[in-house]
This record gives sequence, structure tokens and C-alpha cells, in this order.
Amino acid sequence: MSFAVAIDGPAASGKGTIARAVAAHFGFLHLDTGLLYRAVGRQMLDGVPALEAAEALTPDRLNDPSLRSAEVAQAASKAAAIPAVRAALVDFQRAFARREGGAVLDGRDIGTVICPDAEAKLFVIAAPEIRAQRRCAELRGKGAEVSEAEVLEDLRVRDERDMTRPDAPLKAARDAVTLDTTDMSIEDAVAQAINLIDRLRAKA
Ligand SMILES: Nc1ncnc2c1ncn2[C@@H]1O[C@H](COP(=O)(O)OP(=O)(O)OP(=O)(O)O)[C@@H](O)[C@H]1O
Ligand SMILES: Nc1ccn([C@@H]2O[C@H](COP(=O)(O)O)[C@@H](O)[C@H]2O)c(=O)n1
Repeated sequence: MSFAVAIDGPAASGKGTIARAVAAHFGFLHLDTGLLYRAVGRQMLDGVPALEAAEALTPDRLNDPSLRSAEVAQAASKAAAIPAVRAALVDFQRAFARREGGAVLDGRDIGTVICPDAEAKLFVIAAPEIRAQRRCAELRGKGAEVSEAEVLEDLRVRDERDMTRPDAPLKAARDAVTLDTTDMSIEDAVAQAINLIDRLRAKA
């Protein structure tokens, strides 16, 4: 039996952290769909046309640690605004969502476009300054020299582009439950997500 959990939200809102913990708790597989766009963005920076990169994308490309950089994130968000690039990545995501045993996908359009019939939908948000603080701490932990101001600007530009593109813009699905993690610990946010999914599984 399949059970799909769709987790969307703006950049660095904590959706990946929640998605990984939820997948581990329920024994579901997890797909960070941002990595698909980051892998395309990475290749764009190397001069490969975005659509060519999307059509030739293979899962091994998703393990590249350089995909986490701010430069790749911006390139990913530009690639993600091209409808043909998004279309090339749809089948893989939909097949993942409906695999046996349960799946958690996090991204921007999972509950609205990729899996509108997902059994559980969450929209994870947090105040921009808090997201920037958290992402900044994460990047500094990996040795990057970044300021909160530049991280905040990076998130702002990406969110704006992601929310205003005509195709599959970032927005909450009508039936998504919004989780604002601004004043929540990771443990509390994960517990709330698990609680919601438990209730929805009991009904499914
Ligand atoms: N509730 C929380 N309290 C404190 N830190 C958090 C919380 N949730 C997430 N974080 C931290 O914030 C950072 C961003 O979280 P995460 O990577 O899960 O966000 P994301 O929405 O998946 O980001 P992206 O859009 O870049 O994929 C991480 O360092 C994570 O550990
Ligand atoms: N379902 C998705 C997921 C991601 N994107 C775009 O990719 C960029 C990077 O995503 P992260 O989750 O790793 O931050 C993001 O800014 C979006 O432009 C998307 O469009 N749809």
C-alpha cells in the first residue's frame, strides 16, 4: 500500500529536517526534490543547458555535496522557473510518491502539482530572520564564511522567484496543514508532524 506525505515550504523553513525524521519514524522513503533542481542548476553553472541536464538527470548526481552551496541554490531556482525543466522531472517524483511502503517528498509543489492526492500535506514556514539564522549556523558549521544578512538576501530572492513563477509556484495546497516552526524546537516540530500523520493514517 502507498501513503504519500507532501511537505512544502519556503527555503530553509525546516521541511527537509521534518521530512527526514518523519520518514525514519514511519519507515517511509524520503526524496528531497530540491536536490533535483540543484543538480540541474549545478550543471547549468558548468554550461550545460537546463533542459538537457534535467532530461539526462540520474540519481547518482544527487549525492554531490557541492549541491548545497548558495550559488547552486540560486541556479536551481532559475532552472526551476523553466516549465520544460519541471515537466522533465515530474514522472520520477510521482513514481517515487506512489511506491509501496510509503514516501515523504519535500519541495515547493509537492502538495499542489506532484502529488495533489497525497494522504498528508504539510506546509512548513518560519520567519525569514529565523530561517536565515538557522541556515547561517548550518553553513558556518560546514566551514563557510557567511553573514546572516547575505543568507537572508539569498532566501528572500529565491522565495520571491519561487512564489511568483507562473508554473508550479510555491504555495500551500488548500488542504495542507501549516506548521510555523519559528518558535519551535526541531523535536517539537517533528512531534507535531508525526502526530498529524498518525491521525491521517488512522483514517486512511
Ligand atoms: N525547528 C527548528 N529549530 C532550529 N533549527 C531548525 C529547526 N528546523 C530546522 N532547523 C535547522 O534549520 C536549517 C534549515 O533546515 P532544513 O534544511 O530542514 O530546511 P529546508 O526547508 O529543507 O531547506 P531547503 O529549502 O534549503 O531545502 C537546518 O540547519 C536545520 O537543522
Ligand atoms: N519541488 C521543488 C523543489 C525545489 N524547487 C526549486 O529548487 C530550489 C532549491 O530547492 P531547496 O529545497 O533545496 O532549497 C528552490 O529554491 C526552488 O526554486 C522547486 O521549484 N520545486
